[in-house]
Amino acid sequence: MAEYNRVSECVGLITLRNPPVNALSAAVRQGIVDTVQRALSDPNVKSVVICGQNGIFCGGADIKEFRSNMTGPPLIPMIHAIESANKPVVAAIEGSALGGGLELALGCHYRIAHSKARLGLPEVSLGLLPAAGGSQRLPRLIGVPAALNLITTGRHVTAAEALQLGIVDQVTDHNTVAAAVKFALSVAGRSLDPRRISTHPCPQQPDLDALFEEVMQKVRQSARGAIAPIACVQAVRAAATLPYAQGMERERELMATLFTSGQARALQYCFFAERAVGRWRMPSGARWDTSKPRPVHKAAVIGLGTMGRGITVALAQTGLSVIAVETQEKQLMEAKQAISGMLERGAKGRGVAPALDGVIYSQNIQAVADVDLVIEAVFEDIALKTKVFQQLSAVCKPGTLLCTNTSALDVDQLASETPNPELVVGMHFFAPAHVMKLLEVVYGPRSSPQAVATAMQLGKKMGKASVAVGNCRGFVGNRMLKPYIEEAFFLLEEGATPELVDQALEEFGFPMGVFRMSDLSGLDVGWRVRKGDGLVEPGTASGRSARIRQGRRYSPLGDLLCEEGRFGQKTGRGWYQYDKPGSRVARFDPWLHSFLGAYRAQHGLVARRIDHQEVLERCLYALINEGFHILDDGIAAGPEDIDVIYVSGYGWPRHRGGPMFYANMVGLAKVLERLEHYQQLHPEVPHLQPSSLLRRLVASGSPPIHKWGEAIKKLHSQL
Ligand SMILES: CCCCCCCCCCCCC[C@H](O)CC(=O)SCCNC(=O)CCNC(=O)[C@H](O)C(C)(C)COP(=O)(O)OP(=O)(O)OC[C@H]1O[C@@H](n2cnc3c(N)ncnc32)[C@H](O)[C@@H]1OP(=O)(O)O
Ligand SMILES: NC(=O)c1ccc[n+]([C@@H]2O[C@H](COP(=O)([O-])OP(=O)(O)OC[C@H]3O[C@@H](n4cnc5c(N)ncnc54)[C@H](O)[C@@H]3O)[C@@H](O)[C@H]2O)c1
Repeated sequence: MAEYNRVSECVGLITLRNPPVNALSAAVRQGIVDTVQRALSDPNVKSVVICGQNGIFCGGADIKEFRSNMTGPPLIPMIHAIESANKPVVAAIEGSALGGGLELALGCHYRIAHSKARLGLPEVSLGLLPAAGGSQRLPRLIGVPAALNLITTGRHVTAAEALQLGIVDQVTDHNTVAAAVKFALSVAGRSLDPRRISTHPCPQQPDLDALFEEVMQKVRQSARGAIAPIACVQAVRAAATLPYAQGMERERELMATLFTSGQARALQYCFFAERAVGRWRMPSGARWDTSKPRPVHKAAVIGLGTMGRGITVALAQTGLSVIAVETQEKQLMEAKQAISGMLERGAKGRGVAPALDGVIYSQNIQAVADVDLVIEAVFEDIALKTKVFQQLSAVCKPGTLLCTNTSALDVDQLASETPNPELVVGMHFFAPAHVMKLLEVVYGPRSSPQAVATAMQLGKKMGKASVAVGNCRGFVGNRMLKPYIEEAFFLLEEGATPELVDQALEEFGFPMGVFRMSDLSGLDVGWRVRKGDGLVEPGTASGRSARIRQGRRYSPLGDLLCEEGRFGQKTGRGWYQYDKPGSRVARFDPWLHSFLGAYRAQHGLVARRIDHQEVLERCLYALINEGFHILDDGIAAGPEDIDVIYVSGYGWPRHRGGPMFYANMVGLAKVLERLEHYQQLHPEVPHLQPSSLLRRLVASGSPPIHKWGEAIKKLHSQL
């Protein structure tokens, strides 16, 4: 709703009231229409101020309404009525003015912002465009290049940048509403014609065609199949080339296409999923809202290799004091230099001072005695980690949380070796840890709810998409990756090439296909794991039996490449070749292709033609199938958890919503049918055997994804 008051005798003050972000729901829109009408018809009112309650102007259209039959007054005429008013209307912007919120402000004649406010048109990240006139007014106000930048990226700008761009007229450090009321009084009676943005021509731009061509090319490249950024460019082009009314018509047409697209549904699902994972729950019944986190002011990182360095940077950038421990003196010195460099570069990018003094380096584990939380990142070796955890238990003050960054070891086993297993959780960061958004918080049956709550809260503070997951081999992300990679290997055996597989996955929207990704992260990582699992066999045995290991189909292709010293980018050779070790540009490698030919001949495999659809179905459905096992096992609390993990940590294209959302879009019955089809063709591949949860969901009528939680509970209770 919107509340109306008369202040300073002759200013009508309209306050948007719809917690938590004053989204423009039907009731709010109705409230605005009514109160604007009231202010305009009151002869005592000379000017009007619109603000939002609780320090936030407006978070935009109510996204929850998009999936229902929208009722109430539409936004466009509402904003038009404000712009056409014969009394000045001033937007008082505190907190955020985003999407429809900024469009509302652009309909006002003046905008006053608090210095801490953030403004933007982030619709593109929801698969939409600013369709309440934003795509037409913003270019008229700030010019085509700046508007293109804001609308195609959806980035939020600070009040200072908004002032510089000309989006706002004044910035204040004081009470924004009071400043706006004062301003409204000062402009009462002035001509409003120059203040109606829709009547402005778009500022002239030399070589408009060249500009749009260049921007469109860039946007297409970075969109990786997302359609909204392209529609945003088209809408701004309409603003630059058409009269306002025709531009609005174009904006409406483009929005109609986007609004009903699967991509908009996927992106809006991601928006809510990212918030839903914060409301974590454990099978024990412990939950986010009943578990109080402990305060963490001081943390320690043990082991300053690749991961420990990034974790130290992430903690220090969050404002924590960090004790960074490394046993090897040389490693410690190198780490100090690397961490300082990362902190300096990060601070430069954000225009702040580097938190160099926030980190204390030590070779002695005793230095961590008074920290609130420790993150261990030593070598992936259970004996070493156990020793470190026992040392930590002896050294740290009572109650210190002990976290491990292990990627594959058993968190429960580690916990059970300490006197206080309830204080142990996994904090699984991804490399580079100060950059990657994802954090898996791994709880075991003995982890206390408080420990989970503390790790989740710290993750959030670090700006990570933090997802609480149960303990199992590979946790959620890496567990699902295993069948995906294995299918890619099998496809090579059957006739595909790394180029074909990668192209199919990159056209789907992954930034890198599985083989380019494997070259980047290093083929030796998986080799070491397979060796540890007893899967790697020496020798040149041939035929089908040589490719059945531990009772299931196995492809030794990755092992054979490693035996050749082909570890990927770091050695200049892997699934592709590189100009030199460390180079990033993957090139076709004739050696690899003759190697594949010889391998197939040795094993009696006849190459067949494999198309993109088979690549996608086998790699992605195998991964999704594992996701259903994970849900069935209770390792992830819901499909949103899996989807957030894949979108924020594994490059799953956001406009496809994550693997479980994708399965829901494709149709569960279709996924099941294709898995059954491939399972019949490859009976020795267990990961193609459809999960029993998938079967049961299909049998129960394939409920939509938001009902899976209920369905899973019901199905489990029937077991
Ligand atoms: C048949 C064809 C018809 C075609 C034509 C149809 C035309 C329809 C007319 C459309 C007109 C277009 C209007 C406009 O251009 C479109 C929009 O405005 S889209 C919305 C744009 N806004 C945003 O993207 C902002 C989203 N929000 C945020 O970024 C953040 O929430 C925030 C505002 C910066 C605040 O951040 P925080 O303080 O961290 O809080 P949270 O993020 O945790 O949010 C708290 C809580 O609020 C919920 N929420 C936030 N924003 C919205 C919103 N806009 N609508 C609904 N709900 C919102 C959020 O989900 C949290 O709740 P929870 O999920 O935790 O329950
Ligand atoms: N590298 C990745 O991509 C990645 C991603 C996620 C998780 N992990 C996990 O993170 C952990 C660390 O991996 P990494 O890649 O950073 O390893 P790394 O080999 O780069 O670094 C490990 C560091 O630990 C130090 N160390 C060994 N014993 C120590 C001790 N007792 N006290 C203090 N320091 C000690 C070593 O000197 C070394 O500097 C592993 O458990 C790994 O599985 C790695």
